[in-house]
Amino acid sequence: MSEPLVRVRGLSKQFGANTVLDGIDLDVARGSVAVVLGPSGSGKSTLLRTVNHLEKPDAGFVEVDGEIIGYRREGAQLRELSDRAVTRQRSRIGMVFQQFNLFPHKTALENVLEGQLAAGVRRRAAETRGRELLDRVGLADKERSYPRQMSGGQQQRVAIARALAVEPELMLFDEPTSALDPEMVGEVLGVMKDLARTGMTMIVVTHEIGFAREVADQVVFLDDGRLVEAGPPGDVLVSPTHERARAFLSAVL
Ligand SMILES: Nc1ncnc2c1ncn2[C@@H]1O[C@H](COP(=O)(O)OP(=O)(O)OP(=O)(O)O)[C@@H](O)[C@H]1O
Repeated sequence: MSEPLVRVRGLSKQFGANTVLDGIDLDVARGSVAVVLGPSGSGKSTLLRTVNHLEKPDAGFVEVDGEIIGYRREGAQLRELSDRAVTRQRSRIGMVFQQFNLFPHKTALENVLEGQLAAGVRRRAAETRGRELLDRVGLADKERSYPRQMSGGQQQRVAIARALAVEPELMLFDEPTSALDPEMVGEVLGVMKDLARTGMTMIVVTHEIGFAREVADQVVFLDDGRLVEAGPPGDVLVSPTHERARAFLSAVL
């Protein structure tokens, strides 16, 4: 494997007495796609949210392109970064959620521009890039539409364009198709497949096993906060070794 873009080491997170992540180790190679599977409550969302420091780990760390997210090394110690420094780190990580979270009173194009304008990109340059991105997700004709005038699949594609606008080097997807009507799942997965083909590094939490089979370079399985299985889809999906992974996959395949 080439030098990983993402290195997760000993990552643990508790909510009260509930251990939600329990010593997760994971490498994601630059330009590769990791799909995270696991039963409800196994910690998949928390893992993604900890990767971009929306949740602070209780132990362990996440490193993206050599930088520890939320911390800097000081000798053997990790020291917390300022909010501003964390925001800067986060701008290199795009995230797409199950709920599209678009601003309802802004058009598709204005939604896509948001992050760029906040980052100080000039309006004209931001608009040019925003239009390119809407075109890339197949929505060039929707730039003036408001979220309520778009289908769920279209809104999610706007959300993907918005996440891409600040040129992230890593994209996180948290069940991006779970809130969609079935006929719209394909169009969103299509955009994600195209993105994977361009060499974007992606960590995707999804129940779409077909996507995992077709696009993932590695599939990891979480059970009760532990990473119990990791490998190429041809191994993990076909002959999982862990009992819970076997049961889960035989239920969904
Ligand atoms: N902010 C929080 N405060 C307290 N408990 C939380 C919080 N976020 C998540 N949890 C708990 O952590 C556990 C793991 O949740 P998480 O959402 O990461 O699982 P998941 O695998 O993504 O589940 P699902 O597939 O249902 O979305 C659950 O028991 C959940 O109730």
